Amino acid sequence: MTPGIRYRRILLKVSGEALMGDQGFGIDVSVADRIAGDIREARQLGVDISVVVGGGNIFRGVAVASKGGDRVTGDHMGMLATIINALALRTSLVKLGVDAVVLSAIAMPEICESFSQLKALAHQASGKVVIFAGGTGNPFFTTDSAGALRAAEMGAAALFKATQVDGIYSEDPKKNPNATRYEKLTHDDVLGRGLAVMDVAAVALTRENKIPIVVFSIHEKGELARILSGTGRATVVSD
Ligand SMILES: Nc1ncnc2c1ncn2[C@@H]1O[C@H](COP(=O)(O)OP(=O)(O)OP(=O)(O)O)[C@@H](O)[C@H]1O
Ligand SMILES: O=c1ccn([C@@H]2O[C@H](COP(=O)(O)O)[C@@H](O)[C@H]2O)c(=O)[nH]1
Repeated sequence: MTPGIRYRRILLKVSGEALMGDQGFGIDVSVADRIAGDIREARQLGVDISVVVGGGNIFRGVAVASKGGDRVTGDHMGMLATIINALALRTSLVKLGVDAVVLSAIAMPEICESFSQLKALAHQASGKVVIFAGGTGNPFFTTDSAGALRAAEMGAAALFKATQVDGIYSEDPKKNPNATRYEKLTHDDVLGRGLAVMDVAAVALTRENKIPIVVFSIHEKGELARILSGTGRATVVSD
């Protein structure tokens, strides 16, 4: 590992919403390619990276529930969306010469491997980027919770949330541009102050497993490697 690197192994949660770029829906392949490039660059520092991809660019279960539909079915649709995104990200990584495998929490053997912790660890040990698809496999969760869960299972030293904003603020900065940005917080701060950048279950799981959370902007090319090297812009949550 390159000297000075902060974390030897991370779980990267990639925003699904970011994958749509300026299109408003679906996947902008040039964005997926750029994110894959950032992952390749970070791996060249000697960091093990596994990935959980969101599905917000395609479908969220609450969209069904808010229109009076069945939440569980909506969540199933959302989890399927994350599998589509995972396949797109794997395609982009492979194009760049990075060996990558998709493991899904929902079995679909014709398309990708099914998740097991042992399989994931073996793939990682063989040098592959493991992309976890299908969230936790259960409704009423989000891919942030899947990120926290897989981070614990993979023995990750941190959960990196690559999202639309460059850190955690006192309020959603998209709603209040005057919100205060934090450099450092504890898990209790995030939960106690109701800072909604991540869902409560995900923060609680990382707290329980003493896993720091690093929140940063997915839109800044090269930011992942910079943060790993100690120079990037992020909010770090740790106790
Ligand atoms: N206190 C806060 N600090 C920072 N961002 C916040 C805060 N409260 C709400 N947010 C919002 O939370 C968003 C991240 O939430 P979310 O996980 O739903 O999106 P995402 O990362 O794009 O994931 P996906 O699209 O995969 O669901 C940010 O883009 C930001 O607008
Ligand atoms: O464990 C999980 C993860 C996700 N879902 C559903 O998928 C969508 C998309 O995930 P995001 O985290 O919002 O990007 C989510 O809204 C849920 O509907 C799930 O049910 N279980």
